[in-house]
Amino acid sequence: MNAPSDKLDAGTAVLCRDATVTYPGGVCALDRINLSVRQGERLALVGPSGCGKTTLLRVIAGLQPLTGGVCQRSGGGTQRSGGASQRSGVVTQRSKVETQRADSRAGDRRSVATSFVFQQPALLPWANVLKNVTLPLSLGRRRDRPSATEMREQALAAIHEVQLTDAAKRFPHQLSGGMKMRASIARALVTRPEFLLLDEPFAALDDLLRNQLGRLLLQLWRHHRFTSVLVTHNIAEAIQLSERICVMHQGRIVSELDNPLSTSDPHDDLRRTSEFGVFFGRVSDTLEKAASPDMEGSFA
Ligand SMILES: Nc1ncnc2c1ncn2[C@@H]1O[C@H](COP(=O)(O)OP(=O)(O)OP(=O)(O)O)[C@@H](O)[C@H]1O
Repeated sequence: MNAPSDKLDAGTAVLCRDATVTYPGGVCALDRINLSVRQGERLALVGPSGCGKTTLLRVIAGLQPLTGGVCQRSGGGTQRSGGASQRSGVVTQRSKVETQRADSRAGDRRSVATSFVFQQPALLPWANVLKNVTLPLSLGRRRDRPSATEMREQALAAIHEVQLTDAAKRFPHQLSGGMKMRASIARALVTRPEFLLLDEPFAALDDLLRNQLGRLLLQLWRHHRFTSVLVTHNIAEAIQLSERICVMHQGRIVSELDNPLSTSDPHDDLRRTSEFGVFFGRVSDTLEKAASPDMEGSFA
């Protein structure tokens, strides 16, 4: 069989075909995943603990080697099981924090136009907000780096976008949980990534903050139109932030639901509408069905 072309269709950001990950030790975390993500789409992955959400996010980022199938990313190359990653497209800087989190075995497979936001903001404690946000800009090859003045301007602009200007000189221990998360988002977006990958970013925050930061993310998406993939256990958050929700179970995508309430307007208060309750129920039923032992195999 001929190898599939490395060129993605215009408008496609990610294409996984039969993407499979079996970890050493034999756990099959992803079982022949087929997934296409449009450029600029906001996708959410939901599913019970251990169903493979984070592994799929890492595959999309190019951090996780496949043991079967293919995953292609626009501007980020192609990953095939057992084969070297091939990269094409624009190279930009990446955050050292992301780098520290990367699986070193997969180090050369990651897309540098990808940023992560994790539950733990992971700010450098000895650097103030401005320095933390500047860091990703200073990590690229010297010839690709902006000047010090440009870096500072770009970092200040990113800090302004997350409404942290007044706290730019503060150190992480002087910030609230919500402020740390804002700084983490600014650091993720300062390089203007093509992909923003979010792994349960607001799980440690209360509902009010979660809602506020969700609105902020929508605002930033409206402005920058990055492709985003959000892993969350929170159905309301998935509905607030995504256009499509993929429900996962035991390493497979068992259902894809287009979000009829999808909005990019941060002012829309979806949770107050009756449609929200109806769609919430639909996602929740799908999740319950996936997790029910009686339904094992019924999605296959
Ligand atoms: N490095 C690893 N080595 C071996 N097994 C792993 C590794 N990472 C994850 N797994 C296993 O792979 C499966 C999928 O894990 P993954 O973290 O992708 O699930 P998840 O849906 O993100 O879970 P959660 O919602 O609890 O974060 C789990 O059974 C997990 O124990």
